[in-house]
Amino acid sequence: MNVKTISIGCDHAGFPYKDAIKVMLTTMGIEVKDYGTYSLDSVDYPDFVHPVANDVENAQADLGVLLCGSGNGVAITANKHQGIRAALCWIEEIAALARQHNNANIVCLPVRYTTLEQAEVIVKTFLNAEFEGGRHAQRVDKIPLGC
Ligand SMILES: O=C(CO)[C@H](O)[C@H](O)[C@H](O)COP(=O)(O)O
Repeated sequence: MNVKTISIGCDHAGFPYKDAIKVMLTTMGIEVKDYGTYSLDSVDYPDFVHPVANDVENAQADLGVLLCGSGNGVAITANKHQGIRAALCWIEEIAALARQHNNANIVCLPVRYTTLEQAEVIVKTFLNAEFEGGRHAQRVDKIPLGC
């Protein structure tokens, strides 16, 4: 694992797990850039997704972690960014494949449908998996519009 910096963001539904994920990442020696939200007060997830996606897209972070209720809102928003491959991950096998086959650079967690323990395993698995390249690189290269 060669991840030095991770940007993280969530809405109110994702907030309950954000601090624990941050602590886990910090304990692993990773610098965490936290773009909020910082409470259970209802917010709009795009406001917290775009800063994370911008960081990853512009190499200001190696990877991103996004959390919302279902994981879909943050994934849909992040994937509007040309350089982002955000993957909704609800079990560790999907998290590993997201890196190995899709070279995903943001993991999206459905906080209302996973336990914190599952979410932590998913994030660790995502960080430790590596892109396999080869036939997968050929496919990932065809993702951007206009190819
Ligand atoms: O955008 C979402 C659904 O794809 C997220 O899960 C949000 O967290 C969810 O919609 C928030 O719902 P709430 O009723 O406003 O708490």
